[in-house]
Amino acid sequence: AACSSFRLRDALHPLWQSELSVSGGTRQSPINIQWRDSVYDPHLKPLKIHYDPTTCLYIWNNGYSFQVEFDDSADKSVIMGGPLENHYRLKQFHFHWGAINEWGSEHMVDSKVYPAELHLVHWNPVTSTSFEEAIMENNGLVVIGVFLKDTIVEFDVFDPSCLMPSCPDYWTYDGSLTTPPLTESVTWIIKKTPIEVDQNQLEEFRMLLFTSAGEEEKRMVDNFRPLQPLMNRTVRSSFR
Ligand SMILES: Cc1ccc(O)c(S)c1
Ligand SMILES: [Zn+2]
Repeated sequence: AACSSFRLRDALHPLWQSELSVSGGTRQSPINIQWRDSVYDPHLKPLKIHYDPTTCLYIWNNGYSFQVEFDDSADKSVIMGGPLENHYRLKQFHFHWGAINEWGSEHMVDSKVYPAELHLVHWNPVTSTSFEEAIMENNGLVVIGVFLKDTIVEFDVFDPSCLMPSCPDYWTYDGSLTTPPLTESVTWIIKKTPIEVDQNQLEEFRMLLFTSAGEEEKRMVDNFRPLQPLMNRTVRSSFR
C-alpha cells in the first residue's frame, strides 16, 4: 500500500528527470535481481577487500547524496578477486535512500526493496590513469552495492570495511552509473546480505538537504534511480 502512495515524480529528482534512460543504453542500472534467474558461476572467486581507513579524506554533500572521499593516489584501499581481472582502487562511497523505510534502495531482489543502499565506488588503475577517465571506460569501474535494513545497532560510517556484511555471497552483472553521466562502465557486485543500521541513522540521512544555504529547503530523500530493463544480460551469483 505504501508503494501505491509513492509518486513516481518523487523519485524524479531534477538530476534524473532529463535522463530517465540513456538513448541506446543496453546495460543500465539499477535492476531487479530475480534470484531464480541468476546463474551460479563456479569460476567466480571470493571478493578480496583491503581498505585502509587512513585513506579516508572527507565527507561532503554533492547535491544528490553525501559522499565519503578516499585518497586513491596509490593502491592502499583496493578490492580484487570476485569477477575482477585485476585490482580496483576505492575512490568514494555514498548512499541512496527513501523518504520512508518502504523504499530507498536502487537495486531490488525479487522486487524486495530496502530502505537504503550503500555504493562503494572503485576504479581500474591498470586500464585508466584517473577515476574521471575510468568513468568513460568499458568496465572502468566496480561498484559494490550493499543493502541497508533498519534495526537497533550502531555502526562506524568512516571505516568502510565494517560496512561490509560478513557473508561473502554476491551477485554480479554489467551495468552503469545510476547518476549522470549514466555511463555503461560499471561491473556491479551486489552483496546478498544487508547490513543493519539504526533507525536513527536512516533518519539522519533524511535530514540532509538537496538545496544549498539560502535556497528553499528540499530534504535529500528518494535519491534513487528507477529500475532499468535487464535486456540481454545474465546476473551471475557467487553462491548456489
Ligand atoms: C561514480 C558514481 C557516482 C554516483 C553514483 O550514484 C554512482 S552509483 C557512481
Ligand atoms: Zn550510487
